[in-house]
Amino acid sequence: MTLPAIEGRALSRTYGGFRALDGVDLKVARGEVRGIIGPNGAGKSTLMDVLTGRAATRGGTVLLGGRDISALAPRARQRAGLARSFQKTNVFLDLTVGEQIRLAGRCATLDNGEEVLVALGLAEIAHRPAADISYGDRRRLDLALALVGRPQVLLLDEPAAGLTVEESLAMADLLKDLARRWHVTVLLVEHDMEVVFGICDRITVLHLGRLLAEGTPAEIRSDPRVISAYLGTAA
Ligand SMILES: Nc1ncnc2c1ncn2[C@@H]1O[C@H](COP(=O)(O)OP(=O)(O)OP(=O)(O)O)[C@@H](O)[C@H]1O
Repeated sequence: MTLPAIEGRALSRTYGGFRALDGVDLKVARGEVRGIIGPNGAGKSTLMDVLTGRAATRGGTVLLGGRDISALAPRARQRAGLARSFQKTNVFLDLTVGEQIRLAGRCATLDNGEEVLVALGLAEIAHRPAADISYGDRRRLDLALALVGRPQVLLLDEPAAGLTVEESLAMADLLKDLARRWHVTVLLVEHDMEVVFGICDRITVLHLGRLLAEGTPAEIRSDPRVISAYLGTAA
């Protein structure tokens, strides 16, 4: 592998005496869509928190494009090219779709707001206040806001949560297409296995804070450890 877009080495996090993340290694190639899956409490959100700096790692290292960013605060990691979108939407309901994108563009190092509006199919509703658009469009706006500035690496927390099956699949296709076109590396925490197996190049499986398996969707789907720990019950 050439230099990974993002790499975690021996990432660990404890809460009190409890090990939420225990020595996890991760290497994600540039432009890859990586799924992060595992049962509830496996450590998926903690891994995202440690990568973005929201939670400190204990002894581990985070590298972005080969640069050690472990000592940087979340804002500085964001400026370095690491974006994150949360399950809860970050949208301001009083502003129009266009105003929010333009505002985000002004704050970003690269103002690609207009390009993002068009690419995410939001140009036609740019004049509407976010309070008046559908939940599905709001989720797309969330994704759009995370893509303003064209981050190197985008961490997404359940982008398909609350969407209908059709909306989830459309969101997944859009994400895959944008990752390819803009060479954005995506780490996706998602419980919708159709989305994960449909668009991820590789999948990391966490269980009890540890790395249980990593591989292509076909390898993960047939891994007996993954079936026993997660897929057998999740499917
Ligand atoms: N701030 C915190 N304080 C105490 N314990 C925490 C905290 N954050 C997470 N944990 C614990 O760490 C473990 C891993 O949690 P985490 O949220 O990372 O799991 P997850 O895989 O994202 O789960 P889910 O799929 O339910 O979102 C859980 O047992 C959780 O209770």
